[in-house]
Amino acid sequence: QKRKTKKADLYKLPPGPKPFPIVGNLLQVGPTSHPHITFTSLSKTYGPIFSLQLGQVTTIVISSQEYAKQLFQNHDLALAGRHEPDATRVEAYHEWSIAWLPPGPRWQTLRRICTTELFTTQRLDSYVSVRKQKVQELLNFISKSAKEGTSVEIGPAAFTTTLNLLSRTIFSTDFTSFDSDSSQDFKKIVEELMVAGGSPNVSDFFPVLTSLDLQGIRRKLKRHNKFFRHVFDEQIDCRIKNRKEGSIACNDLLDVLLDSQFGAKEQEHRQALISVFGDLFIAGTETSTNTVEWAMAELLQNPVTMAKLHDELASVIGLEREMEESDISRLPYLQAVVKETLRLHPPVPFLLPRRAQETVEFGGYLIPEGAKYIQLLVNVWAIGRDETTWPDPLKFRPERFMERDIDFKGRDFELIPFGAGRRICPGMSLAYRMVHLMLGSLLHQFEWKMPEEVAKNGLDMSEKFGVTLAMARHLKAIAIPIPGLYIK
Ligand code: HEM
Repeated sequence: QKRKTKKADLYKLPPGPKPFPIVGNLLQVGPTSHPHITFTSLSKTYGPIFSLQLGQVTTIVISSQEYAKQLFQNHDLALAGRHEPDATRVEAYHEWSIAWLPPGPRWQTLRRICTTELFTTQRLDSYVSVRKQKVQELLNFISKSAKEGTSVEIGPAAFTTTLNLLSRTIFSTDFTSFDSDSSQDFKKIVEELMVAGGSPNVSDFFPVLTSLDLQGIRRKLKRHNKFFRHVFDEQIDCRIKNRKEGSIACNDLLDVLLDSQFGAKEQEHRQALISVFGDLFIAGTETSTNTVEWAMAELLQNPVTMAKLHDELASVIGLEREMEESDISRLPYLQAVVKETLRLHPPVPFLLPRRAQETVEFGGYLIPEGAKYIQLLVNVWAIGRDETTWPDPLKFRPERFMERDIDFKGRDFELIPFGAGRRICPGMSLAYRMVHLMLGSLLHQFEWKMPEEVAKNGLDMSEKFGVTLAMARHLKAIAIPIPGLYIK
């Protein structure tokens, strides 16, 4: 409902803690390293829609499925703008980023390329054997550790696989291997990017101070951008050279993007490619990896659930062949384990910040059009742990998804780890295949136990907050080949 904004309405904000002059509520919530938890407890006091004054930025936080439903069903377009953090403006990254552009023609073009070229069922099907091969390399690496009796760091191992899965799909090449440390350099940089991009930043709260870069976040991100630019430039230059020499087309995303025209100048075209590749690698690697790592951590703490999953995999797939992607639809308990993991540990705890593109009345409050200093956050982490929706919410109990037909595809607002509406994650279908195949294969071929010391002291489930939510310390686990497994 578009209507004219009266000045008095602008002050009618959702309830929230009383702000102090200048700093607003920053002193109450700013220093926290876990805003998703702090905001969840504030929602218990102020309700499922509340507001905070973070320096100059008014932040409206929604924490219930009812408000999420209202947002996506009634105001999806009006609230599809992005409130881009200062971190995304480093070297004009946001100007060609699918994740940070407002939903205008540029965003539509890039998003269309994703949905029609990269994530169609046909395209995903054409990479089935590549994903199988990459997962096989992961299993070989784990077999080696199992023989030596050493533990595996689940996150870094899954990262190597995810990174190669993406680099094969996008550039038709492996970025790394299990014998090289390069994927861990990549991982370190993506991890740091996520933390830097998600951390409270003075430049965001007081845009007048941006040029001072008081926390050095811009400087850090410039270094990271340089790394990515180098990696992607190398791929682009090499492909251009090969094309000139008449090599056969790879028909991958790089070919598609090289044949498209973005921007008027060559330099702008290159900038667009770098931002799109940055988006896909940054958005696709940590999220999928973290899901596998959290799932393994939960399974190690819940041996009955792990045994049930082993049983399902053994009875559906048997012990004489590897898991295939086509098995996923016949593995309801595996699917339930993944959903339960995404409910408790959504890789993206807040959907990316929104901005109103037109004045909208939302939840009885008025959000003015294009207001530069008003952002809307959806706390997916809080929605997944809401006890009015989920009985015994902190318990890892995949059975709840066997009893109720709930999916994460953006229609059931109690479970929206990929978001919903027009900005829903475009990589969801690829993530679905990668996560189920990796996790299913790890459990189909191995039994798992915690290293003795971890078993004695308990598994550390603490979180590291950023744009994504990672385990604060990587999970280590010992693999034991499944008895009777005989794969020719
Ligand atoms: C378990 C894995 C993943 C999860 C949980 C996840 C989750 C999300 C979420 C919550 C958003 C923001 C939605 C919003 O703000 O409303 C998002 C956006 C995005 N994701 Fe994913 N994602 C995953 C994997 C991937 C993969 C594999 C790719 C691509 C290779 C990808 C590419 C993107 C892109 C490009 C956007 C920006 C979309 C836009 O703003 O229009 N994601 N994702």
